[in-house]
Amino acid sequence: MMLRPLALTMGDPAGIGPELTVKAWRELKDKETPFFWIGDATLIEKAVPVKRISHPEEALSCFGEAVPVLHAPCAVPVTPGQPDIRNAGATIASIEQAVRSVLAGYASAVVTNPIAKHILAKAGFPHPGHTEFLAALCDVTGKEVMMLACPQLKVVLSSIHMPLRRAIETLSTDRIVEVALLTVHALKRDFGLECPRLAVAGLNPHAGEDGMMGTEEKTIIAPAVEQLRAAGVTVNGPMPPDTMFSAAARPHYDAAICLYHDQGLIPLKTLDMAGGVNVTLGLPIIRTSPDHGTAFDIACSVEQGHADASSLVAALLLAAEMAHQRFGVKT
Ligand SMILES: NC(=O)C1=CN([C@@H]2O[C@H](COP(=O)(O)OP(=O)(O)OC[C@H]3O[C@@H](n4cnc5c(N)ncnc54)[C@H](O)[C@@H]3O)[C@@H](O)[C@H]2O)C=CC1
Ligand SMILES: NCC(=O)COP(=O)(O)O
Repeated sequence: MMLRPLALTMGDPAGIGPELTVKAWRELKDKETPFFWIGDATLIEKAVPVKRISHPEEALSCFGEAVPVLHAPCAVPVTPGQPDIRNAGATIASIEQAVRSVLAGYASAVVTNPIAKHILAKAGFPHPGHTEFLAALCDVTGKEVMMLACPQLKVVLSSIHMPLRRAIETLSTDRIVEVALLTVHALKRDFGLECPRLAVAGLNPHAGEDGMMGTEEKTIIAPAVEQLRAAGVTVNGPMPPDTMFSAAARPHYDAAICLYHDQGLIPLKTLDMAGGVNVTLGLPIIRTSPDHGTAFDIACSVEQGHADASSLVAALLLAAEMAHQRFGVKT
């Protein structure tokens, strides 16, 4: 298998994505994690050497000297911190191009810079986020699962971008089992764990307190845990959600299956917002991203910005490591 670069998307051009890209390149340019950026070269070329390329393969030879860019121009000038729906087309096209590059075998993984979901929605984009869009581009809609990972914790969500009320209404034994089995598969294939251990969260206070404070643990979650055990999975649950993320509890499992978005993301981002990485499971391709958003409140010119690029760097390194695990080569 040939060495292949990572495909990094532009994200919302008015967010911190351009600044993070420059900082990530500076940090990684002397390491074996080449990437190319699919974005508007004019946003970064005053701050950093840029090599406009016409094919991903060109990224490998120039990455040490310049940011390789597949130039994808914005429709209107970009003002940092002020997103403009007229640039939504360029943001979306960048994601599509990244997926095409990986599916065609020219890049090893997609790494995305943050998008603003409400801005894309106003421009008519029908997907709630990258995760669902990537599943549609890969023709696996409904199979997508969100994992967030940092060195101390991995959380995997049984529902993603939906109102909390709907996440609870649609909770099912089948979905928990499906997400847990996918997690076991990913932990073995892409994270190198031989025998992954899972913890399934409860939904209610004290995991229902034997039915006193809610019945979903007995009717939905415990049956899922039983099915998983019958399938040979090492799993505990339903675990009381308020204690399962403690320092004492975390060493007993490799991933926590969480039942709604914030149940997993609050502990993870509280533990390590700078080092957290968002990973999409259930796709035929590898995709990671920083765990944070567009940070419009601090976005400014690439030269003057003070955004922390640690999460993007962690996302690039994790994508490279996952590709190494899956394909046996460094990116
Ligand atoms: N993967 C993605 O594309 C994601 C996109 N978003 C989008 O981002 C937009 C803004 O969301 P928010 O809830 O405000 O979250 P956010 O993560 O953009 O910002 C929350 C706070 O953290 C700060 N922050 C975030 N990243 C930072 C960094 N790298 N360095 C320094 N400070 C940083 C921001 O300045 C802000 O004060 C939303 O439209 C949301 O949809 C949010 C999460 C992930
Ligand atoms: N909170 C995580 C998040 O919103 C990331 O969404 P996506 O754009 O990666 O689907």
